[in-house]
Amino acid sequence: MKKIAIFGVGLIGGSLALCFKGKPGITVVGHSIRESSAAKYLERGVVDHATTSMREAAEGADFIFLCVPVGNLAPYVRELSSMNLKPGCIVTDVGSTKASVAESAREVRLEGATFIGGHPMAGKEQSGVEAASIYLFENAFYVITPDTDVPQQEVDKLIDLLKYTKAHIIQADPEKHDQIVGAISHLPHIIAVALVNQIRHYSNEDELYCVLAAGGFRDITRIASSDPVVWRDILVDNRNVLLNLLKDWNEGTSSFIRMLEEKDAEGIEEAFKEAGQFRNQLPERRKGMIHSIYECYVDVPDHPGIIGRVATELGNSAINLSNIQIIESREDVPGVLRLSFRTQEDLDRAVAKLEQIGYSVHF
Ligand SMILES: NC(=O)C1=CN([C@@H]2O[C@H](COP(=O)(O)OP(=O)(O)OC[C@H]3O[C@@H](n4cnc5c(N)ncnc54)[C@H](O)[C@@H]3O)[C@@H](O)[C@H]2O)C=CC1
Ligand SMILES: O=C(O)C(=O)Cc1ccc(O)cc1
Repeated sequence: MKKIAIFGVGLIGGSLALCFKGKPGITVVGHSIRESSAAKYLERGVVDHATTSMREAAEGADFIFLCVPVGNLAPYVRELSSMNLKPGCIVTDVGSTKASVAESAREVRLEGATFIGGHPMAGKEQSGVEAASIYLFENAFYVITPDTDVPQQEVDKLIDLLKYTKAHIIQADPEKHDQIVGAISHLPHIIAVALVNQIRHYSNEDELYCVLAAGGFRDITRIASSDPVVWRDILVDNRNVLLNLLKDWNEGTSSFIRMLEEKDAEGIEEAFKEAGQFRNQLPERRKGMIHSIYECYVDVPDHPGIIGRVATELGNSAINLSNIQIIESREDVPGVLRLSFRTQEDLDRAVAKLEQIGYSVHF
């Protein structure tokens, strides 16, 4: 049996546990600092065993996944370095930043074990084991950041296990990871929170702000509801990268201030054109960092009224669509519709219904 120990069975740790549990020759042990949480992991059937003893979880493990907030990673790595880990054990983490944890692992020596940083680049604004899902990583990117001196055979062991997540594994340098992920994930979270708080202040004066903010505003600020502790740690850890990104952001907003002051209509139009062109050529089908989680793609014949027909079929089965969009529609090829839902249950029911009536559905 291969033993996989997961420290912190929350959204990400719990989703990994679900991907591994029940697979041939694998046993999953969950660790929590709280007795009540360990009991909950077992109750929910997310792990095979649960313990509050770090030693019991770590010893004899073939793989150790650290799935706690970024600020706890260094103390955990240090603690592991004082234990007798199984020779050949792979220690990895799932933190949203990669440089500092790599540095902590270099500073201590994990006797006989190998540290390989990791970051499954999928998630959601909910947290805790209650939000875990076996589908979370499917078709998402999973970045691993091995140091250059890590033997390929150790990297391959981790990649081989991660196949159960159905994610696309890519390798990157930790600093480069933090720079890019800072720009495409951490900065947008800051902007979402600042924007929501700006409107929150206005809404103290007039409740109409909240009434009217119920639509598109809610969608684009979804990530402002992310876990405060998890995000506190991410931003503090990646602060140098973020300070530079925010300087660039300030330049972008200053440019809008200038265009508005000067009534530069052409400049504004140009900014929208350039942004639209860049955004429209981003990859469509891969799960990104910030995405609508419950989505599927349906191949449809290029007939007028097809959107209405699909929406009606789902409506007749009382399945709530949150969005429907044509991705491709050309005369010579079938079109593709992207359907978004608010819950996994709605998505599952929609897929079953659409397949039952003959549509081809993919993710
Ligand atoms: N939320 C997301 O969408 C994503 C998060 N990550 C990373 O995954 C890690 C875990 O995040 P989530 O699963 O979202 O959070 P979560 O809050 O759902 O789970 C965190 C887990 O760590 C435990 N924990 C919290 N504070 C602790 C402490 N002081 N000592 C020991 N255990 C503690 C909690 O009990 C829980 O089991 C973080 O490092 C985060 O940066 C990576 C990808 C996506
Ligand atoms: O909710 C979303 O769309 C996210 O952006 C989730 C997320 C949060 C943290 C990560 O390190 C990776 C992905």
